[in-house]
Amino acid sequence: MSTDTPSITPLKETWQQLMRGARGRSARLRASLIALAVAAAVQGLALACMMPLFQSLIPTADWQGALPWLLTMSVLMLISLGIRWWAQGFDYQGYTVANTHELRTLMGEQLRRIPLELLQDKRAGEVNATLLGNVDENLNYLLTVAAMMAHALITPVVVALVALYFDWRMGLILLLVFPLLIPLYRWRRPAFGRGMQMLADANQRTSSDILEYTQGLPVLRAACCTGEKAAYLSGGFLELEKIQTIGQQKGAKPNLILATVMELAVLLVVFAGILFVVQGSLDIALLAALLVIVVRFSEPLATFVLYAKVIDIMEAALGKIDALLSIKPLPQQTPAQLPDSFEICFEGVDFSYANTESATLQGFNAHLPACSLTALVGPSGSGKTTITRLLMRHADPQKGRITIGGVELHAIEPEKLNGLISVVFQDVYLFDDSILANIRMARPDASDEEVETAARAAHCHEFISRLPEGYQTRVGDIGGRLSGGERQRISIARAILKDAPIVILDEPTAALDTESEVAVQAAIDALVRKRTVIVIAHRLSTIAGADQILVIDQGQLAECGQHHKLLANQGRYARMWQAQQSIKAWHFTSSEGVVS
Ligand SMILES: Nc1ncnc2c1ncn2[C@@H]1O[C@H](COP(=O)(O)OP(=O)(O)OP(=O)(O)O)[C@@H](O)[C@H]1O
Repeated sequence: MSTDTPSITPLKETWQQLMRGARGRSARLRASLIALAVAAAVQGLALACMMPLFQSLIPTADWQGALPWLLTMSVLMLISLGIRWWAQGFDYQGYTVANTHELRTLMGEQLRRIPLELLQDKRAGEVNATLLGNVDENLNYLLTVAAMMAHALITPVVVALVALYFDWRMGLILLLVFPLLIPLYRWRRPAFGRGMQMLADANQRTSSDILEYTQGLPVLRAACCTGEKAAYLSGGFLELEKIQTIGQQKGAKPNLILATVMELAVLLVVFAGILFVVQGSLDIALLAALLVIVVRFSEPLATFVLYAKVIDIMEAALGKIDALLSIKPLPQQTPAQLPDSFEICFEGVDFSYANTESATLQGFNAHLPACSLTALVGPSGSGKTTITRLLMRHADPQKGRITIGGVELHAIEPEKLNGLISVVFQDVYLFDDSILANIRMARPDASDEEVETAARAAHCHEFISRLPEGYQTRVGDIGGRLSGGERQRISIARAILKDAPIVILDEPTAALDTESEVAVQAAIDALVRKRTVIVIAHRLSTIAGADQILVIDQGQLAECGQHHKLLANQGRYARMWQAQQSIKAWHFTSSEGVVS
């Protein structure tokens, strides 16, 4: 588990990230933050009125002289309150919530647009933590914290500046003492910032670990690894605890230092003030006013570090949001085109995954005629799945072209491209919704009758009808009650309903028993008619009838042709075929041996 210390973002960049995060509302947010600063300054002026007010009342109460200051003070306080009320309107008028919603939607859209290849590198828990936690941490506390910080920093400085006018020595002491906070904060900030980022990273990691543990429990139980993985998870919790403890310690020390500095500042003002009063060079009324003001400031100043911590949490969140939003979607050529025929061509395609050194595909060429069935075979890791991923444009090749009906993939709009291709994977993912909705997601405008027709064609109507609530049965409620073959047929029903001209079958029958395989094969036969089909297969017997077989080896096309021709070639395919036949023969003889 890594605890690398991340670098911290300069405040100016944080400001820019904040404004980017506020999107269309950035002008209002900027105005609100400036207004908070103005409100704090006005409050400083209001408090400064205490100095002439006290001078009017001490030692002899001159109410006539005091009244204008009392009024000015009240008016300034009201103005400050009004400005602050307006500024905080960003929160209570719903801008913050709307912004959070917008940002989350934007990130959801970004997930749809970014190359899937890059998304595969991220863990589901990480994305979840960014979308939920980080988006909430972005703006939710900003104005409250900004108001407190302005109150802690700007108000005392304004009072000190006014104090210069009444007594330059006392003003100077205040000016020297209060801004001490800034260098102190700057000194500790890198440690806070890094602490908060480490905490955000640890939270993200733990969230991913929990998600993975929960989702993987069946596998872990089967592999008798629940204890081992639980120990790993506990390790993650301990790590989190450690980081939180360090964070608390790092926060506690400067807090204590600042609190002490502020106490000393109060004492300094008291001592200097008394000294000047004793010397007869300072009015006692002014000292009384200054003491009231200083005591009033010392607490917000001392807890300043706590507010600053929230800024660091926000900063860490902004960094995560920015990182996800700055991933560039794959380029789209304009004007967009739409193919009207569906043959597929790979021409001199080179492809390497991000962060890998060796090429997965090298100079790959293939022509898949329209309405033909092409099988991709080859050893594990040779690049078969990668070829289909490139066709679905999960990533772009570094070199070469991929075309459908003569149109390059990047000229087809992503949504349109998705509409052209149906995929049936070996592992079927069903969402926790009704069976009807799970099939209909392939074509949301399909009627119930159309869904049923697709289900019949995919040979799943019968088992769906046997379920307690038929098509309305929720997948989550029946969970493991659907067999692998049944789930597979639901995914084929989806593909039939989608009615896309190109179909990719990624070993859909590999994990099924013979009976389910026959049913799924019948469903596949209904799906592939009159379409351009690509099948990834390990069992060569299932694709012997393909129009062409592409043998992939180390990312290159090693052989191409029909089954009989490839057997006659006595090359790589023939050797794979013979190896599989001999395994079959071995299975057969060994099972005969058992029987006898
Ligand atoms: N997201 C990824 N990032 C980095 N490397 C990857 C990624 N996905 C696949 N690879 C690598 O690319 C190579 C080709 O993988 P691919 O899945 O295309 O092979 P395959 O022929 O489909 O294998 P199999 O038959 O086992 O499914 C492998 O070496 C694999 O480790």
